[in-house]
Amino acid sequence: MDDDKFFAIALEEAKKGFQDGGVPIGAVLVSKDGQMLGKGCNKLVQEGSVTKHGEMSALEASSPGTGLPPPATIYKGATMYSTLLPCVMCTGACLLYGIGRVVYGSGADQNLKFDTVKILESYGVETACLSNRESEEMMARWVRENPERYGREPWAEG
Ligand SMILES: Nc1ccnc(=O)[nH]1
Repeated sequence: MDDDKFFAIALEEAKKGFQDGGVPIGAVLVSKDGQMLGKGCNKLVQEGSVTKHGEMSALEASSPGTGLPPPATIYKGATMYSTLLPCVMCTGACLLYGIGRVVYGSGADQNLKFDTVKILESYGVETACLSNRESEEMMARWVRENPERYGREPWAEG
């Protein structure tokens, strides 16, 4: 099924990020008719960024980068695949662009500050958790190995 195919690409992105010393979260944005609009990984460490989450990188990659942005219609009903449940910033971006579905590897059981599944669903966005062990373990390992860095993540509680 397409969900598995696109999630596998998000997982590859997460692995690339991990190899570069970054937060291992990858994402892929796919239009309603199955075209991949963009993919990317979390670049907070690599770019010293405070906004480049995996989902933002995938969304950013859908832009030609110069001149006019793509027509808003390409995003309508698109699916955002992410190895981790989107935070409230990326949830806001998904809502803003009219994304219709969010498929994520894990994270709904984590102690996140905002219940983004609830936010997404309250706006009619479908969500699906794939309960993917590999992305979950890679993230858990990164958190274990980078406690100080993780402690500065505003989306993680406590
Ligand atoms: N879902 C996510 C949470 C935190 N950072 C990310 O890049 N993605």
